[in-house]
Amino acid sequence: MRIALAQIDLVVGDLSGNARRSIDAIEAAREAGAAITVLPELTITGYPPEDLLFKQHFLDDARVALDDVAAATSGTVAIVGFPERGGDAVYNAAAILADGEVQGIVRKVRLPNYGVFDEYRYFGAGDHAAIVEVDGVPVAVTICEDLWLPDGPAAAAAAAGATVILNTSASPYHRGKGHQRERMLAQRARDHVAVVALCNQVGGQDELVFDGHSVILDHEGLVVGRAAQFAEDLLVCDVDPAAASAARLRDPRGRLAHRPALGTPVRTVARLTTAATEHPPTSTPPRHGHPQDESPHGDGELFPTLDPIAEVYAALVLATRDYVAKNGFSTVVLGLSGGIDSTLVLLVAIDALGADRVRAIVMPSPYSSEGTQSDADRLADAVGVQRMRLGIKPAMDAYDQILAEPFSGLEMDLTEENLQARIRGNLLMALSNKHGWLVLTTGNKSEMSVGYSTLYGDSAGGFAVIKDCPKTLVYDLVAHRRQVTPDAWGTDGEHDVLASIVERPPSAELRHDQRDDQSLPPYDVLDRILEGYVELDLGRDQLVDRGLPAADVERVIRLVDLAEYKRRQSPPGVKITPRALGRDRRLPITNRYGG
Ligand SMILES: Nc1ncnc2c1ncn2[C@@H]1O[C@H](COP(=O)(O)OP(=O)(O)OC[C@H]2O[C@@H]([n+]3cccc(C(=O)O)c3)[C@H](O)[C@@H]2O)[C@@H](O)[C@H]1O
Ligand SMILES: Nc1ncnc2c1ncn2[C@@H]1O[C@H](COP(=O)(O)OP(=O)(O)OP(=O)(O)O)[C@@H](O)[C@H]1O
Ligand SMILES: NC(=O)CC[C@H](N)C(=O)O
Repeated sequence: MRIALAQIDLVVGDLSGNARRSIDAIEAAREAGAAITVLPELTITGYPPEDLLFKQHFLDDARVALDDVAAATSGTVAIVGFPERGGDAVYNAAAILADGEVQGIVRKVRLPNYGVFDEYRYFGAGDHAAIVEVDGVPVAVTICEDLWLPDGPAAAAAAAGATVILNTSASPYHRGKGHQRERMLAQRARDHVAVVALCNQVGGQDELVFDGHSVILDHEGLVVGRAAQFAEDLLVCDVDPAAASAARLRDPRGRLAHRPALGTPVRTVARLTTAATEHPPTSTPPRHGHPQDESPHGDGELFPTLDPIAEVYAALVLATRDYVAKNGFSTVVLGLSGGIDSTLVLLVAIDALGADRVRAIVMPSPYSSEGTQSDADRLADAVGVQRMRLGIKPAMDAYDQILAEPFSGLEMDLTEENLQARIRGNLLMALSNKHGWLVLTTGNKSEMSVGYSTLYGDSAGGFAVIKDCPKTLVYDLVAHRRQVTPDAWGTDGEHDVLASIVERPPSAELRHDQRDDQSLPPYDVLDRILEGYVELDLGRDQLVDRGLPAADVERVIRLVDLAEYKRRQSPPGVKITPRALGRDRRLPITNRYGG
């Protein structure tokens, strides 16, 4: 049986566009001889459509778009996700399309309602597992979370005879998630003694980025096909359900142990034949990567997976490219300080958009050092972006003058420092207004966590590219990008601009000789405290038990708690850790519980 996984980049709310993308993918899969094509979860609306699901006309329009896709299916079967209106509820559903019509509908049974998922808010739960018979093979159709639980509908469908388990998915990325997902699927394939094929969405959607990385595994849990990470792809692969069937004769677990315990009823929702049997088997493409986990008998393309830091970098690039394009911008602008954070954001931006669609603004003040400003210039020149120098001293003087009376008799303090950041923020927003450039904000997760940024100053902007990257990871990402083009930064006795930026101690340069470590613990300590406090919800004592200095722990906890109001006002940015600072971590602003 030939299966195609159409890993496409959908746009939330673009119903007709998503229908067109689906039709193109199904047509390409049909031409490749696929009997069945799986598309990502909620294909028609994109994922997550959020409160669009409360609008009746949106649901009606989605159904019209689904019927357009159905009309374009002939000789093949396609699994296409859509929100199904059923009585007074909406279901996260997948339509079985064939011969120009909707042949059956499958409802998601297990709704995720944790982390970034809010599915109880929107959906009713399906009450049965679904099997579709395709060319005589019983195929289970499941929707994302349905397969993440060992006792979900896939288990029931497999116990009822399904030898192939398909999954239409919108599984957002965080560091290492692709490998975690593959391991989970391998376990399901082995436990259910079935071929497993998961088609994941790819692309950026506000704070989420979907990594693609769709996979097909044989009934022994070995990967037979793997699609690209962070790029659209059509994975076409021949699988062998008969081998699963034969293995079950020797492996009685599904029959004896599972079945009585599985409460989910199973229904066969369609019986279909395709024209795919007329196609010869695919020729074996070149194979590469990770032989220990991959099937020697498979014939699908096997993309090698990226290493952990390259993977995060690719996520930032795709998320930035999609946010910019899907929101109708062509060019972005950022303040380039000669520091590490704006350096990383610049590198991601040029890789996402091309240097000609990025503008770097260098905005020296009297506190800016010659080193940072010349590194900012050199860096912009090294990567070939247009740069502009806008000195902020005249604006600082103007503010001093305007505020002279209300501030008379008062010492200079943080107020004047923050004004510099606000002047820069204002200039970037003015350039944005005038030229239609989107402002990329440069704050990292460590700063965002402790509130080390100026409200309406350096935190102003449209998209916060590295908002979920701790400072220590920022260095790793720059090091990774450096070795992608090792000769681009000045070599052999020349000034190496990237080395110079990396080696300089971090400073906001808002007063003379300022350094971040005067206000914050060293970043390696800070990031360990933050990982424990922000991502794992550990308390003071647990952090101190991990060997972290008590005074630092107490101060950081206090700063994180106090800065909730700032984070609520920050631009959206890319989630790359298991617990990002956006909808993943919801704490009250008004809150007397410390720690
Ligand atoms: N609970 C609450 N709800 C709503 N608003 C609240 C609030 N608490 C304070 N505020 C408001 O927030 C104001 C304080 O916030 P804000 O004006 O931002 O000022 P603030 O947080 O006091 O100072 C900014 C900090 O960020 C550092 N910084 C700035 C710029 C760049 C960098 C860098 O290295 O990247 C670091 C700077 O050195 C300083 O430590 C208060 O004056 C008040 O108006
Ligand atoms: N002289 C400057 N010219 C242009 N932009 C600046 C300048 N100083 C600060 N910015 C902008 O404000 C952001 C906050 O910078 P700041 O130097 O205060 O701290 P940072 O968090 O260490 O960032 P970076 O590592 O990029 O310097 C910078 O990333 C940059 O976008
Ligand atoms: N859309 C979904 O159901 C996704 C849930 C799944 N557990 C994931 O994190 O990928």
